[in-house]
Amino acid sequence: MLENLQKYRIRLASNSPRRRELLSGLGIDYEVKLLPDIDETYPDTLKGEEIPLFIAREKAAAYLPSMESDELIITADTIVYVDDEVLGKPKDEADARRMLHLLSGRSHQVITGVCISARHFQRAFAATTEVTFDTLSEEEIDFYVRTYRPMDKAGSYGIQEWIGYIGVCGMKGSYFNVMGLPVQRLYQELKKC
Ligand SMILES: Cc1cn([C@H]2C[C@H](O)[C@@H](COP(=O)(O)OP(=O)(O)OP(=O)(O)O)O2)c(=O)[nH]c1=O
Repeated sequence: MLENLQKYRIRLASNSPRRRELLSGLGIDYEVKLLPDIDETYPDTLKGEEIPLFIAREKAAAYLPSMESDELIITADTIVYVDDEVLGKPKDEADARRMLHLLSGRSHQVITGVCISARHFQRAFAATTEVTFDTLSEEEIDFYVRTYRPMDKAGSYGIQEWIGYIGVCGMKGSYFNVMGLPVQRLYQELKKC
């Protein structure tokens, strides 16, 4: 555990099992706080990394009023960005298929915004990974959506699932960032707190 963090009780405000797994991998002691339903809409003037940063701050805002002085809260948001279109979680299976067709045979960006909040400071940063998918057949997309039901995943895919194994042919940046938390960068930022 980082010495400078021992004065804080670290909280991960997230309902995502992937984020819990990733933060545990850092070897940091923390407690999970369930996130209330957050309105994930954002001003349409925002672009690229401004979007997940805005939403990660909104997630933190839900906790700020009740935060104790020794608490440090981590919140995050992941989006998939392709051709200036933001792909969040799909509305239904048809939407999931549409997104996967859009991502097939090309590169897109996965951006995670992270917000570290304490009573007297807030640090926010974003990390981007470029992911390239091989061409996905109709049959592969259909099998993945029916079997894995990626309704809780931005862009309708989990790189850690079957589709990541058979479909991802290139990547620039952090793999963990695609899964929902850029842990190496988070570690660096926590050291500065
Ligand atoms: C692109 C991609 C996303 N994801 C997941 C990470 C996030 O959990 C989810 C994006 O949705 P988010 O809204 O970022 O997070 P969440 O609602 O799951 O969790 P929280 O309670 O913290 O708001 O998609 C993967 O697991 N693998 C992937 O390859």
